[in-house]
Amino acid sequence: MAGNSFGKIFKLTTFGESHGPAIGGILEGCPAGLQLDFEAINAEMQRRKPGQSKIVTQRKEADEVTFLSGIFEGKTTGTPIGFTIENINQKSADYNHIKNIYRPSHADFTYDKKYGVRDYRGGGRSSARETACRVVGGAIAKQLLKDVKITAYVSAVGAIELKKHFSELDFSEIEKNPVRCADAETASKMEKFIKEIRKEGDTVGGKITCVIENVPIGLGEPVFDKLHAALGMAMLSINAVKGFEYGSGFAGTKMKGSEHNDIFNEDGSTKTNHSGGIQGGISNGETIYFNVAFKPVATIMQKQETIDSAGKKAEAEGKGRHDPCVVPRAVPIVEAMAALVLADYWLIGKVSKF
Ligand SMILES: Cc1cc2nc3c(=O)[nH]c(=O)nc-3n(C[C@H](O)[C@H](O)[C@H](O)COP(=O)(O)O)c2cc1C
Ligand SMILES: C=C(O[C@@H]1CC(C(=O)O)=C[C@@H](OP(=O)(O)O)[C@H]1O)C(=O)O
Repeated sequence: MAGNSFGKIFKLTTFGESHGPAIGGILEGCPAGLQLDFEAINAEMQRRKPGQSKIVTQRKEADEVTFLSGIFEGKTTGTPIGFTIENINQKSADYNHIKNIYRPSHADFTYDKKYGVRDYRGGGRSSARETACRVVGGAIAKQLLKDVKITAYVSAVGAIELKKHFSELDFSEIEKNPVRCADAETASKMEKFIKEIRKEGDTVGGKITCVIENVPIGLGEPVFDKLHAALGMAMLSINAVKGFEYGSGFAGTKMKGSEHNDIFNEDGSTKTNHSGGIQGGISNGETIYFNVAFKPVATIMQKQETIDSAGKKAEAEGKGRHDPCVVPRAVPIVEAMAALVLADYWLIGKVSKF
């Protein structure tokens, strides 16, 4: 199976299935001599792990990382960093009834048709459990990036939107509520709504905004490997993501050039930032910001019409533990993927000129 790696120099390969004994990864290209902060890595894992609050899946995993290689006396050695995360709380019987049945809008049908082998237990490799490995890689990338500050927060759950611009928000609010919305009042509305939706056995989508400050000028390549293209690929590779827009995004289509152009100050900074910190694929030193859209989770606790592997009409009904809304746990995943891209492009930049 191709597609298990991400990045060109700072390269993360992940392995493992949701209901196998463990998941893990190999991170290549991390420069030697980086003093790792293991508590910071663990803190990122705790932000993503299942079972952390009442509005997420109740699967209970510790999500402790065991490092196997590439680190000596707390510092990276420049060799591949191998790590594993145990799966402890699999309940594979929750999936027995859909062994030969395709859940609408999950990956069951496409995996089966493509490979002819489907690990139906917890969705196997298609489960978002794999994103735990991305968070490990991203936490190391964040440490490499030092002064670059990557902050993501939930900006919509269903039709409940946080209307404030990121510059008006107090980011210290984000970790104070289980939704990870940067505004306490909106967060409590969102939390209430997710609980209602869960009671109905249904699910809801949402939006995450990511803001990246202190980005040096010059990350990104002018053709193909444009920084925004890499960020888009990274975000769209996260399970359940349906949309990506950076800078003015789709709203920019409604503006005139005279309104949209970012006018320079004499020091090269710009008075506005509709470009979203990237021009011509290269970071311009302004804050990078983008939105990521997530669909409602496919596995619902309601009966839905579907088909089985023989193409016969069947019924699918979710059992067990599922996220009613993925955005609260996807916040650290978005940050991790952004960090992986920036670390990779920083290293690419280092080799592209003397
Ligand atoms: C943090 C997170 C948690 C998720 N939890 C669930 C879940 O509990 N149940 C489910 O059916 N899908 C869940 N998903 C989404 C599926 O993994 C995803 O829909 C599936 O792999 C099919 O891929 P696609 O939606 O990108 O097409 C989750 C996604 C993320 C990012
Ligand atoms: C296990 C995690 O999330 C899982 C993601 C997921 C899916 O279909 O993506 C389905 C559920 O799996 P299970 O039925 O095995 O509990 C979630 O709990 C995790 O994020 O670590």
